[in-house]
Amino acid sequence: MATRNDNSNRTAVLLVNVGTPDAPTVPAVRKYLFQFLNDRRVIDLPLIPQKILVNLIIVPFRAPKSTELYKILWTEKGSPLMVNAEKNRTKLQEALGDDYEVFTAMRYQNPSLKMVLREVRDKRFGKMIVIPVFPQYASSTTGTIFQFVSQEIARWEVIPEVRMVSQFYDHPQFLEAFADRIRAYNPETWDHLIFSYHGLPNRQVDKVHPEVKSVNCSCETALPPHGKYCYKATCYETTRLLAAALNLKKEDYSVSFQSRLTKNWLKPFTDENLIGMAKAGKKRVLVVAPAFVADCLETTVEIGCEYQELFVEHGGEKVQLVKSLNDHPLWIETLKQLIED
Ligand SMILES: C=CC1=C(C)c2cc3[nH]c(cc4nc(cc5[nH]c(cc1n2)c(C)c5CCC(=O)O)C(CCC(=O)O)=C4C)c(C)c3C=C
Ligand SMILES: [Fe+2]
Ligand SMILES: [Fe+2]
Repeated sequence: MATRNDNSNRTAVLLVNVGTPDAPTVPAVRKYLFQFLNDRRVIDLPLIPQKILVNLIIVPFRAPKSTELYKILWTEKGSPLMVNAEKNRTKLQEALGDDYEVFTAMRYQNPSLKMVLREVRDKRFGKMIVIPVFPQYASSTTGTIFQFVSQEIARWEVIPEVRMVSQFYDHPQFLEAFADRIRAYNPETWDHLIFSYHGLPNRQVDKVHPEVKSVNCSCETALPPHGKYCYKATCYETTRLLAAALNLKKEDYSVSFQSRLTKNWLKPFTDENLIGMAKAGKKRVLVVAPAFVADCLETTVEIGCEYQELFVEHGGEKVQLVKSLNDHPLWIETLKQLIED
């Protein structure tokens, strides 16, 4: 067995998420948004329009509004994204044992991916496994993490064996973990179940398979050969697999996309989907968000608070958010299997 001073036979495991502000204050949120939205894989516009849009328009206007939402989200222990990341790290460490050291890292803000990579380099691990905790690949999430890691380790004197896990949208344990979360709400007792995924600009989806425009793509009914790294296609595939596991009928569920910045993002939009449901007389709607493995601003506040209000405004009664995986034992088992495979 390797000792703590000799890591040559040990593996560093990095669980990487987007990150969250250090505090629910305007300066901290501004700093977070500045770093996040200046990433050219997130706002993938030509340099000058990108800089003007992000730094003169989006960040100044969004920071105060987002801060109010982060204040609602914040708990005594901090931001749920961070709290859950730490719980995952501890539980996974326990499950893997001493041959591994598990790290939490965030692409934006803290604990910064840069500092964590520095620690891994200095401790001279024999192997490194990087797991961006996004079930479906997107250039703006998993892609930017892989780019950052690749650029950093390119400068190391010794580059150890490295494995990067690009996605796990169809992993049986991951699906069973989400199915278990959904079952806890007795989906058959609700008027409808929405699978709500974080949105993406259509432009970013089209870049993955330039030969097929996303609006003409068959990915809503089956995973096409060009769809393995298409975020839209894998979101629909996760949905089909979960619907099969839960024996859902086609008319009992739908897919839509949330958290858009502009109109030219993946459709249908979850807010419009909910308004349609309310107008169609549906009173109680269950919403699950299988692109997020932990509760965060986009689930707890956007779905749990904002969409709830919107639904009631249009005649509905209850939008119930399905709790995210957080530290579900099958999620820890998913991570363990992704590492040991
Ligand atoms: C689940 C996968 C995610 C994808 C895909 C994604 C793409 C994406 N996001 C933005 C802009 C923002 N995202 C923000 C927060 C945020 N986003 C995700 C996940 C995905 N983003 C998470 C887990 C979080 C963290 C929330 C938290 O609890 O701290 C934010 C900040 C919050 C806000 O102001 O709304 C922004 C902005 C873009 C532009 C994009 C794809 C191009
Ligand atoms: Fe996001
Ligand atoms: Fe597609």
